[in-house]
Amino acid sequence: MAMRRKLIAGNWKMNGLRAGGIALAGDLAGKCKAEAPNCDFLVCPPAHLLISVAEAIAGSGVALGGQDCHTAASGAHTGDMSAEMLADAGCGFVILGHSERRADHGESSSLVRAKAAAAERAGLTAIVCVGETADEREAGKALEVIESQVRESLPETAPETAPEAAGASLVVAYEPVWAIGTGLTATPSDVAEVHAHIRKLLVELYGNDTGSAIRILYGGSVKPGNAAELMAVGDVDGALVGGASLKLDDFWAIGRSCP
Ligand SMILES: O=C(CO)COP(=O)(O)O
Repeated sequence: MAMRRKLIAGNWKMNGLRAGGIALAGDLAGKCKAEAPNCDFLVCPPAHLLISVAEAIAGSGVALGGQDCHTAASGAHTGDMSAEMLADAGCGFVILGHSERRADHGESSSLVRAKAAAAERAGLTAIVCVGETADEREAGKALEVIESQVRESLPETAPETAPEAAGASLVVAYEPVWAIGTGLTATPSDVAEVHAHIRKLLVELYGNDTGSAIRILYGGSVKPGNAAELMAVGDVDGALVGGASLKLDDFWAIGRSCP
């Protein structure tokens, strides 16, 4: 079985002004330098903080990511950022297809797939988000919805996988929409079922070696109090953390809970 080092990713969403954001990133970087963690840490701040956060985390091992990108490399797209611009700002990752973007901006799976291709073009690792709503879970359709999001949002061609790397240049995040920002989390057995299903699809789509190297994150109200239980579930290769990533001690504790 592929060894996948856990990835603890902080999605700051639309939170943080300069002073607080730079201090938070710098404090995380300081902790990582002082005490080599057992996991990879990633922070995804809002766009205006990317360059200063890149400076604050330089040399610490903490990675930087964007929260979205456009499909084009440049052009007349007011308000958008390209994957190339994120890379230029120091990003190695980009979150794509978050449920908030699917809902707030009407992003379809086919658009998310095109954005994933743009990320690959720019040398970024895409973190592609999937997840069912409460209604879909109650109707017994969770796996069906997740499967179609995986089949339609992920890149058509297999992502690159370096043999010695902890993962491939693609990450999938399972975030049940009803668990985001609500304090509700999926049960470990529901998480295990969904992650095993996603793993099966990844192996089917990309073959065993690549499909086994892709990290699958869980997201949705991950906190210090539930992280150890969630991170111990099979095929859970890390967490995509919203609210708790804005508090240094909580985010660090989530990383420390990785087995
Ligand atoms: O949406 C999320 C991360 O992308 C999860 O957010 P919360 O951790 O605040 O529930």
